[in-house]
Amino acid sequence: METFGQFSLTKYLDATLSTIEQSVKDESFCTSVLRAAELCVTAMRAGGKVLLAGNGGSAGDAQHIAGEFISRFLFDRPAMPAIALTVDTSVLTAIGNDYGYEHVFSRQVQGLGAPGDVFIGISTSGRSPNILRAMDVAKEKGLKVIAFTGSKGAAMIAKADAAIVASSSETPYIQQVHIIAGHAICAAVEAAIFEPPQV
Ligand SMILES: O=C(CO)[C@@H](O)[C@H](O)[C@H](O)[C@H](O)COP(=O)(O)O
Ligand SMILES: [Zn+2]
Repeated sequence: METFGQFSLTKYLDATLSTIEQSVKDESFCTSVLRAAELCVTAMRAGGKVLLAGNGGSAGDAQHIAGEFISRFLFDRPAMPAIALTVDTSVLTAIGNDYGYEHVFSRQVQGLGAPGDVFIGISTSGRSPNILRAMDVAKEKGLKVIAFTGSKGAAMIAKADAAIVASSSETPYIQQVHIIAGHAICAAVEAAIFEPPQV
């Protein structure tokens, strides 16, 4: 057993692998990943864009996925339109200071979102008020809404057109499943919109 003091790497990796396995073997996981990809493709083909938001590590995930769309994923091709709503500190601090932290994403969705766009909200607890509020505003404005959450994310799932649900209630394990799903969505969208190179 690989240990470091009280920490067992073996147990940690076992928990990681079993969360991934449990999540992906649920048929609705794969259906939701492909449905999410389809929503992004439909939006982009119609000239729309993808907005993403999350807190903490999930802010990093939002930026990571936006980066894959704008730059490249598995092959070179033109940029695909995606914006992480977590990166402009002037906007975030102005909204947070003037209206409250629960408005930091919804206010940006109100200003930047257009009917036919997609909003991806990422919350491992499924309870972050700024994500729930942003999903509501996105729906009101005619955006499609994708939720990335965990096993306690019922409130988010109820608001979503597609919900990626990791089979865990623990944030780090949920995040590890989220990035697998995020990458799969990027791969599917890229391959649908552009001709993948023949190898
Ligand atoms: O990355 C981690 C833990 O792995 C943390 O930064 C974590 O994202 C933060 O505690 C977030 O505030 C959690 O928010 P949420 O996922 O419940 O919406
Ligand atoms: Zn983390």
